[in-house]
Amino acid sequence: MLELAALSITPRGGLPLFAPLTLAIPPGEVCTLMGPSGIGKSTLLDAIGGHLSPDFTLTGDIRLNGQSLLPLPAESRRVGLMFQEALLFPHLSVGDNLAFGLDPAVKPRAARRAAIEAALADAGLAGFYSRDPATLSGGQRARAALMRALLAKPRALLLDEPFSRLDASLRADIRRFTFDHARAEAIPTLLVTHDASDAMATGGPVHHLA
Ligand SMILES: Nc1ncnc2c1ncn2[C@@H]1O[C@H](COP(=O)(O)OP(=O)(O)OP(=O)(O)O)[C@@H](O)[C@H]1O
Repeated sequence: MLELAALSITPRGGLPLFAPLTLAIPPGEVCTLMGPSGIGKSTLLDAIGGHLSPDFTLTGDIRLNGQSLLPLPAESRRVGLMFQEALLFPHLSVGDNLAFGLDPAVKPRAARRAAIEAALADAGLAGFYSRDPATLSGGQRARAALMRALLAKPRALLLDEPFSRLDASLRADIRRFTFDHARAEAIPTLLVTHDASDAMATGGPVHHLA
């Protein structure tokens, strides 16, 4: 369960970006966050992931499975991120990009390779291990980026407009793929989008920042 409790974010010397936000996302639910440009949606995701700029102060709490995330550095929070750009490291193969996400507890080389090959197959990318990410289509890149996030066994997933660069037909496919995985792996997921069809497709609640 990912919980935001009376969460408020204020830039230095300014006013709070939005009214205090309280919400709870149970395992496997995809909750949508909407709101006008500049209200602080991406900043809120930064705060949950542990990447909030020191230019902001935060009040309230962010809890994951009952534990406050606020004292934890980003790398200890185990929160997965997926952005609009579906960024893959350009100097690494597709497989090595996914390896970057893989839980370090999986140690033997063969086990690591097998986990990555299985994730690639799941994403319709069997045989792509050695490919240069620059040679992937937008949809293939989005699926690879999601798999990299999931291989890290995140305890929550934050999606910041991850479908907005995809054309309409691909968009529906990739978002079904993404939400199905969040549900199947029982990961509480927060989606930022401007697109009402994305929000509808989640089957979950919608919160409007104001
Ligand atoms: N370092 C900073 N110091 C103070 N204010 C900042 C800083 N960085 C960003 N802001 C402001 O914080 C606000 C929140 O920005 P944010 O990118 O989170 O909005 P958003 O809702 O994600 O917008 P969009 O929908 O356009 O992506 C904006 O008004 C922005 O101008």
